[in-house]
Amino acid sequence: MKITQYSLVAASAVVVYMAYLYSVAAAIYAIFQDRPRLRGYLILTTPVYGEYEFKWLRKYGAVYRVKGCFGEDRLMISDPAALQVILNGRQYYKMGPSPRQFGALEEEHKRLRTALNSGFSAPAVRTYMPIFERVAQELADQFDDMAGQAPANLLPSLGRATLLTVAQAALGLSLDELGADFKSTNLLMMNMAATSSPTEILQDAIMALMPNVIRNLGRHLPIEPFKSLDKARFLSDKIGRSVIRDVREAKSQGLDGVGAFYDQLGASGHQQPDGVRHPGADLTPTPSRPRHDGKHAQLRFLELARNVEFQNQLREEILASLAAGGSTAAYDNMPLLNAFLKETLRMYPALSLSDRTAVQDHILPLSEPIMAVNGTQITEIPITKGQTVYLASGEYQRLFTTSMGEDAHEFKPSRWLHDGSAHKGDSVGVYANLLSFYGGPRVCLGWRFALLEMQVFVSELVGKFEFSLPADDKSQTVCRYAFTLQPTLADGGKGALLAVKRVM
Ligand code: HEM
Repeated sequence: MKITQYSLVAASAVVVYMAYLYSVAAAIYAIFQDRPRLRGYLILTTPVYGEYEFKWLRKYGAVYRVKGCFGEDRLMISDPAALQVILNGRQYYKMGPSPRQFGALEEEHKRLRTALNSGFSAPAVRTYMPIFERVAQELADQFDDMAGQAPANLLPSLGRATLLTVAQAALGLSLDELGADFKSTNLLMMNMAATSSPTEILQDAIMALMPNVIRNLGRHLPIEPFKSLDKARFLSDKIGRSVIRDVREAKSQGLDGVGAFYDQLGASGHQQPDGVRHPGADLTPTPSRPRHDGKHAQLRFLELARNVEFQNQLREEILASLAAGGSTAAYDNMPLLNAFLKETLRMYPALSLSDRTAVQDHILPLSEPIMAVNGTQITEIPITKGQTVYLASGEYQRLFTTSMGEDAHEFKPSRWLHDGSAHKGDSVGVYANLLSFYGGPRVCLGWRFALLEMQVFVSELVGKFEFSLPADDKSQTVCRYAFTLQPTLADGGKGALLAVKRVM
């Protein structure tokens, strides 16, 4: 080939590529032209969860564009078919860029999951039942002290109980054994994950723009939140390693003094080669999993207090079932209990918004066409490498066009009695096709653990206590997004005040 022919081929390639870029831009423009600039930060800073995004969902459909920091465009995606690709397509998406997405790095993720899966299988989780029951009993003792008193914030007790179950099941440790330093860092991280100020949003956005090497260095900077995150990682690593040392020692002496979780890993024949990072380090209950910190649990009791009739029906079911001898099977066969858990997970997914970055150009399919302003129907969306999209799981769970129906914003457990799964057709989430635990290769590892724990805690507490709203104005508790969803009092305070009365 002569030089002129090379030039012609190169010029044609450039023209084809430019045409492709133009078609992508035109397709996106066709969807969004004339639409107002929706300011994404409003979703994160509003005191009332869903105030903006549920309105935009209804107006613009399951895919729409919001403006991020520094003028960046981001798609908010709640369409089930598109979410399925985002969650399952490791080849298309990576985590982040939000630095607060404290997941394991992609490269070590597969190895860790394989190592830990056996400890969270259905049979393994059933063996933790005595731990859940013991902690639920302790929680009931604490509620006994609150019963008949002025309305109280349940958050501290619930937060402690959720941390305790993970510590005991995974590590065989009490909270005291975790150490004061660990507990205070845990509290700090919980609070950090519970705020979402404009400064923090800007800080996250700046970090997200940095190349990986700078971001990784940044994590060691002596400023919050990186300082606490680093300390929490160090402490969890230290505790994880010391537990593994104890396990090995106990096993070598033929003793059985270790956590149920490690027994499960041992039972599956899993061995860690020396010198490799141990699973205990990643599983130690640091708030790097801030979705499981009690705030979410508190929202469940708040809904019960708001729906007294349902609460009474649920109590009847619990008492009848437990009288017949409670077991995992019995919990699974309690229709009202499970409908209640699904409905609260649907309305208040602990992580209602997350982000992912495309690692290659691809086309996102849609379950339902969206209408462009120019009248054309769009059934797929081109995504380019490096583009960040929002995984709008909270909106997915309030879609009107599916089995959820027009009453998607109402707390209505009865919807699950006729239909056990959200969004027929596109299989997205692991539990009831909800996205509360997400789906795909990064699905919540502890979802069965969390579910059984919720079944046991709710049965124990609703069986014994009645929860009601206080008579004064403070009962105007709202749910707020601040990395996780949490109840917030009308005066801005965290938590929900509930009156507790012993009934059994
Ligand atoms: C109601 C309680 C819980 C909820 C709603 C929840 C939710 C979630 C969600 C949404 C994710 C995915 C985050 C993402 O991909 O951005 C996740 C990941 C994870 N969760 Fe949970 N979780 C809960 C309880 C637990 C418990 C009790 C454990 C362990 C004892 C746990 C362990 C994990 C782990 C290890 C991951 C990371 C999985 C991975 O990256 O492969 N979770 N959780």
